[in-house]
Amino acid sequence: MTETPALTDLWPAPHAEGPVRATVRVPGSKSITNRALVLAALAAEPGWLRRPLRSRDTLLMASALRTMGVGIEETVSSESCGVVGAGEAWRVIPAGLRGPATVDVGNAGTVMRFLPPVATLAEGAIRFDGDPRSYERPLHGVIDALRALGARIDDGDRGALPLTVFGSGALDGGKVEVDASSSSQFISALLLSAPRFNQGVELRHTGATLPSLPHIRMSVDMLRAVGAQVDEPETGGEPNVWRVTPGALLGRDLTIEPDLSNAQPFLAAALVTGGTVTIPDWPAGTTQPGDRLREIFTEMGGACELTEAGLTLTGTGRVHGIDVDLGEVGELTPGIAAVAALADSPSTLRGVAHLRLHETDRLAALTKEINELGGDVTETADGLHIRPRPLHGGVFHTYEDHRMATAGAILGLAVPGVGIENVATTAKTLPDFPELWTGMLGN
Ligand SMILES: O=C(O)C1=C[C@@H](OP(=O)(O)O)[C@@H](O)[C@H](O)C1
Ligand SMILES: C=C(OP(=O)(O)O)C(=O)O
Repeated sequence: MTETPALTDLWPAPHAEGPVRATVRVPGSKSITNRALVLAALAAEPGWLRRPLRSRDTLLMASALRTMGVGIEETVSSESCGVVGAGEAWRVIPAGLRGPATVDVGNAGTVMRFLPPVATLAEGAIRFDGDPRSYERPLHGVIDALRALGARIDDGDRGALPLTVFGSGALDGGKVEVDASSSSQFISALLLSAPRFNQGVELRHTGATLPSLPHIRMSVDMLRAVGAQVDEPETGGEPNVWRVTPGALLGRDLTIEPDLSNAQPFLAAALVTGGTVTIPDWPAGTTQPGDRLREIFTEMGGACELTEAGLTLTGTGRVHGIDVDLGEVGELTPGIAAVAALADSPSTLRGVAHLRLHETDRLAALTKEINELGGDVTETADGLHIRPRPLHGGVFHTYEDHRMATAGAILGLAVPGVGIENVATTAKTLPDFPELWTGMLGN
């Protein structure tokens, strides 16, 4: 899949000499930051995002909204609105959206899916382009649904990027069917802009499966928090149907939660080394899928405690295999696979066929890279079988996938001599990863 890089291009993944003991402050959630930016841009009044994530995906979202006319100002404050230490913030000033503009989506699912609906509300042409991999990621659900709701889009009949949305300043909206089995982001994308569609939206998912439900809940909760009226299946609505009523959105003052999926490698470090890691500011209640780590890593041998100090995971040094459906929390798969490769019994990870269309084909990439370190992983139709074997050092390729890089770092803690190719790819959601990782190890 990738040529072997020169040794100098490799990041030598630190090997843990003993149990890791650390407190690690994890930056803000990618998924919450990018939803908050979209909702603030569509609001009827200015709003604030405090402790936003600043990473490739969120900076791409911010600059895309800016090119369409939205004001996003950087501010620094040590105390704001009673939130002591809230630190840096973005003030978002909504404006009439306009083209012509070009949006670089990078390889951010949230940008490529959440912004075409926003672009239908702009006056003028908005062109979307991105990394080569973004051309391969599914987008047809958003394109077809927007067309059915009245949008004019030129995608060269590819059903994918690059494309141009010819915004007319408004979209009719109304009833539409979407098969979101390849990405929950199709549903989130349409819901987030729907309060601004003339008739709102009545969205019916027609596919056999629906991944990443917590991320859809996150969209619904965040819409409701800015005043939108949403009916959805989980609170008594019709199965597979979401309805959003048209209406103005409030500008809010929102402090972004830490990214719990990015907390995963640090918690895994405690689990695989028999150490203790605390993640401060772990929310007591959240829609983030990373919260499921408390249950999953407990089943794999850790002990979790949620206190005022945050979430503390303590490992015994023994890691157990797991049989688990990760369909709701697919983005946790690479980290769980890495831990499973170090366990004392086999694992089966299920429900994640759609990971083949993530940043890379994650099922193929994990299989190949773990096996090249001596592991025994096989792909199934919808996941992975992982039989732990003694592993050895070698190159761990990352395929421009941030979660492959952090998975490799977990393996490196237990296996000497793992070199991670292009660790800088972690900048997609966690630019400071190498520093946070070595800091955790006390180096
Ligand atoms: O809406 C979101 O913020 C996300 C939804 C999920 O996408 P899929 O449903 O495509 O897996 C998840 O994997 C991605 O990391 C973030
Ligand atoms: C799948 C992921 O990202 P994206 O938002 O690009 O889909 C991820 O972060 O694991």
